[in-house]
Amino acid sequence: MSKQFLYILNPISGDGVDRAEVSDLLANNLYGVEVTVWETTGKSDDPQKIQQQLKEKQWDGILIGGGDGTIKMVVSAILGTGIPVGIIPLGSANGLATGFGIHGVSDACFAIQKGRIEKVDLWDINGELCIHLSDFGFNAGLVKKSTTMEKRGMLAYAKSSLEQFREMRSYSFVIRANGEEEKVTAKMLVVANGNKYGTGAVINPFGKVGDGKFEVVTVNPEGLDEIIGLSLAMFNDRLEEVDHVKSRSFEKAEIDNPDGADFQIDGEVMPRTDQIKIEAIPHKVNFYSLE
Ligand SMILES: Nc1ncnc2c1ncn2[C@@H]1O[C@H](COP(=O)(O)OP(=O)(O)OP(=O)(O)O)[C@@H](O)[C@H]1O
Repeated sequence: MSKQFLYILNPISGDGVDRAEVSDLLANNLYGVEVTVWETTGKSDDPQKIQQQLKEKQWDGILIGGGDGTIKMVVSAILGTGIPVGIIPLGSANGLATGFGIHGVSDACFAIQKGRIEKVDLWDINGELCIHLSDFGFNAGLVKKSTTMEKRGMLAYAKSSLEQFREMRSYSFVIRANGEEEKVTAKMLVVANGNKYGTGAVINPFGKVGDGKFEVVTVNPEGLDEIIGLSLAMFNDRLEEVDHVKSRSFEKAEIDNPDGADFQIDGEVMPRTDQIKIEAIPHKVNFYSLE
């Protein structure tokens, strides 16, 4: 008997990828799987409608066709079901998919056929769901710049990067965890469940997505040499060799951001945030992964 998969599809996300072609790819590459499509509407009751769909059948898997926004909306709706989730990357940046080693629809099909599942921790940051990476400072400023540019995508990201490098500055942070307080100065502070950004830059080399812990990584390069060295280390996965990078592992923490550094969660820019509280969400999600 075929496995029953619910395919939750955002019809408008990303840069115009042909949905019919994607459906053909899924049909040709997912053997023994019957796919039922349900399209998101973008309205606030999508999560409730998804929960209704979940009751319709005993689903063997859920496919999410969309970008990071769609993935987070669906994940929040299916919490606690334990149904395996396959990401079909149809967003503009697809940071979450990349984090699971999924760079295109073929990768997604391969991950599902292989059936390799990663149990992934979820984190609550001030009431927002964080699956992968959240950060203050340099990168969040970059995300903010690229999302306000008219044309999104990698080119917008590159242009914004240059501008952001010119404006790079340090911020003060206070990290409170395990009854201790640490004051740090950094260009960027990352709350990391995953290992790398959608660009492939590694920020959390030893972090594991399902170990019940997240890492707080601070990065503070001084001058052009250290900035270049840092970029090379991130793209060559040699971050542990860089002196101004420090990583700590926690199950729970609070972070103060008195200088009002920009802040983002999984690629979504947050309003000014002076303090965050990071707590575990008591459910893991089973993602098909190639990492
Ligand atoms: N049928 C629809 N019509 C209009 N908007 C929709 C519809 N379905 C979902 N949306 C909107 O799509 C947005 C989510 O898009 P998503 O983040 O998945 O893709 P993206 O922004 O293109 O990619 P990424 O997040 O990877 O940059 C939400 O704002 C949601 O309200």
